[in-house]
Amino acid sequence: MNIVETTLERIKPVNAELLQQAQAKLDNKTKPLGSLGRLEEFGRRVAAISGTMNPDTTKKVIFTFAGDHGVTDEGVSAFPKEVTPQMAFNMLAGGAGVNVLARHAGVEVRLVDVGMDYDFNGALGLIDRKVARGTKNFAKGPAMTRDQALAALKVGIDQADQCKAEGVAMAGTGELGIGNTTPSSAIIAAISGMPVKDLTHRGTGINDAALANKIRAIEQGLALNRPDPKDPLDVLTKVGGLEIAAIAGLVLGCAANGIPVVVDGFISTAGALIASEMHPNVRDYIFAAHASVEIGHRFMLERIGATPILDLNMRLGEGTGAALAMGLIEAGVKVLKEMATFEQAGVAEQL
Ligand SMILES: O=C(O)c1ccc[n+]([C@@H]2O[C@H](COP(=O)([O-])O)[C@@H](O)[C@H]2O)c1
Ligand SMILES: Cc1cc2nc[nH]c2cc1C
Repeated sequence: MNIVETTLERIKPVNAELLQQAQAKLDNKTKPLGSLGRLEEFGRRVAAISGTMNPDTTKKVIFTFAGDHGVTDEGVSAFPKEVTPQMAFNMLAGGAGVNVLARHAGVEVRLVDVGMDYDFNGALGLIDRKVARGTKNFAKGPAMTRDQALAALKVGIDQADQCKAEGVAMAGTGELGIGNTTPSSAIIAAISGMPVKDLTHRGTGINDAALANKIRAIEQGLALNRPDPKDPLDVLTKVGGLEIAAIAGLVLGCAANGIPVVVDGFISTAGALIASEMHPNVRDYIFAAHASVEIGHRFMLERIGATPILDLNMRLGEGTGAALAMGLIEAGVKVLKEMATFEQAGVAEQL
């Protein structure tokens, strides 16, 4: 059995009894029933996922997985592929959007090189787990080999196992990779069977002509590679990305270890979709951070069965939405842990 199979075997449904206990505890707090809305869901679910009524939310980590994409040869992005390593250096220096928002939310960012087409020579702070120097152009053939996809999934699983060992309370996904909205659209198109044009958008900001070409490249790649919609690993291998595979691995690993996982935008959700197609119970562990501007995002979320927490017109990626959502999820946990009950506060209950 490979590590993906052993991880899938470890995934169990969340503890339904704890879910109920946590809701009962919330119902005794000094507030009309249900009046803290989704914050109550966050508190209840984090308790059940982590197996305790008193989750310690101190340690929160966002994993930004970075990779390059051969499909950029088709002219699918508004930026050159060199921006991926350039932005990686910016992130290591603490100057990227995710660094700012993670600092704001009290979250650590870890940048993981799963497949950038650049030699970093042991750059300080970068976690080097490079599987390949980018994927191949999926408009011309498969993006990866099955072994590469498995190796990249393992990168994410290893980070989740490490979180368990370190006592990380909540993990977040993020990514960096010029061209990666193209494989993300291809993944939801392959799995849903919906028309590519209804799932493909402007990524970093392409114009109408480039968007038409991006749709053409994805349609060509799907027709050529014929990914099997019933085999998520096949979809990942043929039209996916190395960082998307690592995100899928992180989500699987978090589910296996009982760690809530906060999924960022469009590309992260493509990874989470692969994971949830691999095992139905994975969705119990997922929090969808926000609704991305990318038009295909809501179809991924619908398929996973997740409702986004925020809707801020964001489309940066990196884990920026995850950082913001983590603060709200933590707020829900604090309500569960810290709010006084009617009895403690001497407040009269409903007539
Ligand atoms: O997270 C999102 O929803 C999102 C939407 C559009 C673009 N991005 C980011 O922009 C890059 C991909 O855009 P593109 O146009 O190069 O495919 C990649 O580095 C992502 O982090 C991210
Ligand atoms: C500048 C820039 C920053 C990014 N962060 C994630 N994707 C990105 C793409 C670009 C182009």
